[in-house]
Amino acid sequence: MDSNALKQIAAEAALGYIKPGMVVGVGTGSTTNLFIDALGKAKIHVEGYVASSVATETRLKGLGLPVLNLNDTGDIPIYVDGADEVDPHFRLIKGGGGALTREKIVASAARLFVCIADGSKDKPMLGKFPLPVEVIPFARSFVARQLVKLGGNPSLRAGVTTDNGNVILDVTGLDLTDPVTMESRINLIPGVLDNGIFAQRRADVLLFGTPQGVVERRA
Ligand SMILES: O=C[C@H](O)[C@H](O)[C@H](O)COP(=O)(O)O
Repeated sequence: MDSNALKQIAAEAALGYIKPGMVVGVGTGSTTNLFIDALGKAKIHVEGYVASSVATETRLKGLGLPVLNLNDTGDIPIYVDGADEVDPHFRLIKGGGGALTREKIVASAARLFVCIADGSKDKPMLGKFPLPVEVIPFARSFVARQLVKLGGNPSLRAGVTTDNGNVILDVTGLDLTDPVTMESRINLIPGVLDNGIFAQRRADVLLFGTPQGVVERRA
C-alpha cells in the first residue's frame, strides 16, 4: 500500500466518530482532505463543520457541506486532523501545511481530538520534522535570533503567507525531549503567534493507517 492508501484508510476510520447532529472541527492537509471527501460521500447529517483553514473551508463548501464560524459555536465535540509527527504520548508536530495556529485553536475548543495519519508519522519522539513557527512578519528577524538562542536553526518558508497574514519559520535542531516546555518557551517570544508543537493540547485518539489495517490508540 502506498502512503496515500494508508492515509485513506485512516481518514475513513475517523468517520466512525462522526454522529448526526454534531459540530465537527476539521483540520488541514492531504490526510484531512481525504477525510473531507469521505464526509462528502457519507452524508452524515451533522450540524456543521468548523474549518481550520481557508483551504479546508473551500473544500468543505465545494462538496456542499455546511461550514460554521467558530465564534458562533460553543466548545465542539470532536476535531479530526492529520499530523507531521506523533510520539507515544499522543503529542504532535503539526503545521507542515502552515495551518497550525487555527488548527490548535479548533483542537483546543474540541472535547475529543482524533488524529489521522499514515503509520510513517508514528515516531519514538518528536523532533526530526522541522518545527513550524508562525511569526508576525514585522518580528521575523528578531524571532529567528531568539530561536537560535533556544538551540534551533530557523529558515523562512519561502513564498508562504498564512491565512492570518503571517510567515512561517521552519526550525530544525531544537531539543524536544520536553515538548510541553518548548511549546511554551517558543510562544513566549514576542512576535510568535503559535508553534506546531501540540503537547499541551495532545491528540486523544490516534488512527494510523498501516499495511495491516488501521491501528487505533486511545490516550
Ligand atoms: O498545517 C498542516 C497540518 O498541520 C497538517 O495536518 C499536517 O501538516 C499533516 O499533513 P498531511 O496530512 O498532508 O501529512
